[in-house]
Amino acid sequence: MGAPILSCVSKGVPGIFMDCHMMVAEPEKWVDDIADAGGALYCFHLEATTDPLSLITSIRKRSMKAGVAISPDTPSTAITDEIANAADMLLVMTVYPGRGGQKFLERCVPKVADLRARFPEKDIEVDGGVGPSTVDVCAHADI
Ligand SMILES: O=C(CO)[C@@H](O)[C@H](O)COP(=O)(O)O
Repeated sequence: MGAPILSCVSKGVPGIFMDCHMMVAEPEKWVDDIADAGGALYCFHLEATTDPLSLITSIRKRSMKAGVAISPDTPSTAITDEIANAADMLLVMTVYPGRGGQKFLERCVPKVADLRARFPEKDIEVDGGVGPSTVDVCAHADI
């Protein structure tokens, strides 16, 4: 959903925390729109930007928290210490970006464990294919 819908949600549910996972190219383009619409956290894909640190700074300037997502084929080591320490949240995709209803990719779970070991205090999310049969493996990876 885009900024116009977020704006309606924000007006209808005052104080709602809108965690916006932006599966978009050129995530730099949408920071202002999402902030104006009431976004509270702006999560972008590491693969979609050449300058994640500047993007995190732009997100923070608009008073949003910053999240960094990685797609299934991106190793957790692509999230450097500098990037992770600058971000508020790290997101490991457990399906390929594009659509809901895909099969959970268990091979992505070790990335969660690696990030948790490296960043014990950081918020970590997973996205994709999470349900009653897959939630336990996520929880045991220390989300
Ligand atoms: O859009 C995506 C993946 O492209 C995810 O953000 C979906 O939300 C995952 O949906 P489910 O796998 O839970 O149906």
